[in-house]
Amino acid sequence: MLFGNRMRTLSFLVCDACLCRKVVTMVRFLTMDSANKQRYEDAVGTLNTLQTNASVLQQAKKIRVGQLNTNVEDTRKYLLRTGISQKMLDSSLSAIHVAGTKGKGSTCAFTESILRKHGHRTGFYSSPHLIAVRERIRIDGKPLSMQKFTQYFWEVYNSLAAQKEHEHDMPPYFKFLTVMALNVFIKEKVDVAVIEVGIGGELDCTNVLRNPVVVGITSLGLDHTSLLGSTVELIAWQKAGILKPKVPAFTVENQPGDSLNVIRQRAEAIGCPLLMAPNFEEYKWPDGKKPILGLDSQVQTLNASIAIQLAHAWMNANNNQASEKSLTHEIPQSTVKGLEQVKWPGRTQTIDFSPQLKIFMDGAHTTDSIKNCLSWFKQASNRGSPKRVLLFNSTGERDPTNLLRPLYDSQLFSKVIFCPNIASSCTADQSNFMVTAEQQLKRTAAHLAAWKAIENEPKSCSVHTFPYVSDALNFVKELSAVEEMQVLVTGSLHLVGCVLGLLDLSDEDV
Ligand SMILES: Nc1ncnc2c1ncn2[C@@H]1O[C@H](COP(=O)(O)OP(=O)(O)OP(=O)(O)O)[C@@H](O)[C@H]1O
Repeated sequence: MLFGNRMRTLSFLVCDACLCRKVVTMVRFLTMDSANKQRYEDAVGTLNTLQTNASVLQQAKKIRVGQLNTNVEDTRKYLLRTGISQKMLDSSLSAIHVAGTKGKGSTCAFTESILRKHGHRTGFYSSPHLIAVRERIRIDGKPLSMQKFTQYFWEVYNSLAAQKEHEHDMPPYFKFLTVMALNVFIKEKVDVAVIEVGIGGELDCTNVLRNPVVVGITSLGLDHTSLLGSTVELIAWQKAGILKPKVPAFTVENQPGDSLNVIRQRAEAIGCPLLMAPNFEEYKWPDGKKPILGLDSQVQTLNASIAIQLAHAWMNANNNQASEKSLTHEIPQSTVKGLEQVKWPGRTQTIDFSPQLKIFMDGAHTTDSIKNCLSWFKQASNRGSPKRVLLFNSTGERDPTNLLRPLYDSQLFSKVIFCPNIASSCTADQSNFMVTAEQQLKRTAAHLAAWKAIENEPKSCSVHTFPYVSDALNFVKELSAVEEMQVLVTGSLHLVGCVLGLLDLSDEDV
């Protein structure tokens, strides 16, 4: 079945640039020992039976922030059942912990890349994944291999299952993966683990980390408001919950509303030295040559600056040269390489699908990040006058009108496509949804209605809906046979993941 789907996908989406990679991926998949393949699929299938994020969020909403939230204690309890006590975690994992509304993934990716280029063995825990869940746990920048994922999954799962105190005493999806990632990093003896917060900070499972070496708080904004609070100040308070006494923390000056003051006050109360990452223009680069960041778009300079500080603060602490100053001078060449060669797919990523079809992808899903995405797209796609198509979806409680309005106002698109986050093929990795296909299709219809409500007469573009992402891609592929097309995929990282999944990329690309 899986193969049938993969074959179909391949015949749909063959582009010259991807053909070689597809063949390699296919051969790798075909030649994998079938027992191992089955064990990996079983592991992912079993993981998906643990409660998914969506249902956990629903429950958490009912409970309300702060009340009865035992995420951190529960994570500690489950870690202990896998043989890792808090003391062991504190002493054996050298961690960098990062929270924020926007840019925490990118900042972690820059930080990890810099540290790797300096020769350190890195672990990196992030969420969500785009194609395969193993992307969430990386060693030396690469997703855990299927074989290692399977091995660690069953080790952790079996110890937890053996020590259950009642029928439902298993961690839900994100908590399980956090426990597993910490196991992997300790057992793989990484020098440094870069850990991205899931949601918020104070009450996030990753806040089981009690003595990270350094902490980062990236750009703040409104997201997950029903969990974290309806103002940026309330959200800032939650994010600042990862600050620790005497552990230096970095953030950026330019934060919305009074949120920076909230972080400052919390840092003072906790006893955490809070430092500002310098403006990107202030750095002294080797030979005066400013790096071309591996992640395109102006906002990435904010993330890159926090990352430089985090990575260097970690390296200084590692050399017993802790400094409570932010660094701007003499940026080493390895740091530049880390910034330039970073890979963080699905964020301001472009793929030349064919000479006539270029795909631009950015998983922006807040109004601010949609605006950033648009300015990146305008700049990156500014070549000739090809037709521009928008492929959009959004999920969760986000108001589609707020996300669609800047896209409409840009007047860039001659066609708009709405489509649920359902590729046509489905592997175990991609079936972790609490939302049914029917609910997703309703959401697609709501996007169509929201767009029509925004649209002024006369209609400036044609609007289409498709049930599957593969149908949407085939539609643009056919259009590109006639004229040059540029497609912007945005609104949801999961939608971007579906597109990337259909392109069948290798581990080097995700
Ligand atoms: N500092 C920033 N300000 C605004 N938007 C940003 C910033 N950094 C990244 N983005 C945009 O936000 C989206 C998600 O990026 P990234 O994965 O780095 O953030 P994140 O905080 O991990 O997001 P999430 O957890 O919501 O998926 C992308 O569209 C990216 O281009």
